[in-house]
Amino acid sequence: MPIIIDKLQYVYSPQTAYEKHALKDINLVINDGEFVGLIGHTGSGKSTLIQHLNGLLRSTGGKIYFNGQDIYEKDFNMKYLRSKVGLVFQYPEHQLFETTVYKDVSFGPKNLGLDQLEVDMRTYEAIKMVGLGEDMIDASPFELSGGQKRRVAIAGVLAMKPEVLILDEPTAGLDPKGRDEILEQINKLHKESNITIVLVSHSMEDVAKYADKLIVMNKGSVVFQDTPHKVFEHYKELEMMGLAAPQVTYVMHELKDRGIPVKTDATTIEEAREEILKCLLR
Ligand SMILES: Nc1ncnc2c1ncn2[C@@H]1O[C@H](COP(=O)(O)OP(=O)(O)OP(=O)(O)O)[C@@H](O)[C@H]1O
Repeated sequence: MPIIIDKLQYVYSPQTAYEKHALKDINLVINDGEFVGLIGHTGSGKSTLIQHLNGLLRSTGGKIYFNGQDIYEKDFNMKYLRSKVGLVFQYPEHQLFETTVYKDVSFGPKNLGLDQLEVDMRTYEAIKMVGLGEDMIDASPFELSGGQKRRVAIAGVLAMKPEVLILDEPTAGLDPKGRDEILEQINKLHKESNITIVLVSHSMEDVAKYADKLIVMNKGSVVFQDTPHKVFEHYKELEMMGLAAPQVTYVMHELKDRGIPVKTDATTIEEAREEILKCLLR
């Protein structure tokens, strides 16, 4: 069942001198199994929005439906929501605190009160899902590289068996190799388990490569909600919001402006190469 967001609003410090309307009438649908990219300039409301999806923040207006249920109804089980919608914060490795990878990843399932066998199964499975070797299970998380630590943190959320995994800038601060590895792993996870992914990112290249749908936020509102191809057609409006389309969008438009009859909707280098070759061979 999709997550439906209906006229969601959120105001920080209402009726004070610091009042801030961070979310303004957000309407969104996130479908099962979708890979959604959430982009927007700094301060546009991305983190505020995702914290509503697992109930960490409570809206000051509007509704959210999860599996058909209004999450703000009195008898709605927020604990259930938090177990189904996993949220990986920015720099999640800062929240690792146990002495071994096993203990960190198993912390959540243990807290659910599951029996030891189930805790073990979930822990090993999650560690495998993020591409860490079983030999790391007894390592201290603090001996690992930045990218590996981040995988441990993601595994901790996956061990809760969420239906939706939200990642806030999972590549922040990693080198290019670490970045690509994490994104490839998230993509693999999405393909193999069909989990819904919401990836918050500043990189148009990254979201263009992996996302089925892009949500673009600006000043607390959703301005676009469409496929990457369709969204990047608005590259001039994106620029006005301080965002840029992927480099290839500009290249394809420039070729077209110079009279070369290419289609301009390529969003990745691979698609652009194919379109240019097609055009040359015509
Ligand atoms: N705790 C808070 N108290 C008051 N205002 C806040 C608070 N947290 C965020 N804001 C404000 O709400 C707006 C949205 O912030 P938010 O963190 O959701 O943006 P963001 O798109 O996630 O930014 P970034 O890309 O920098 O993480 C910003 O103007 C921000 O200053």
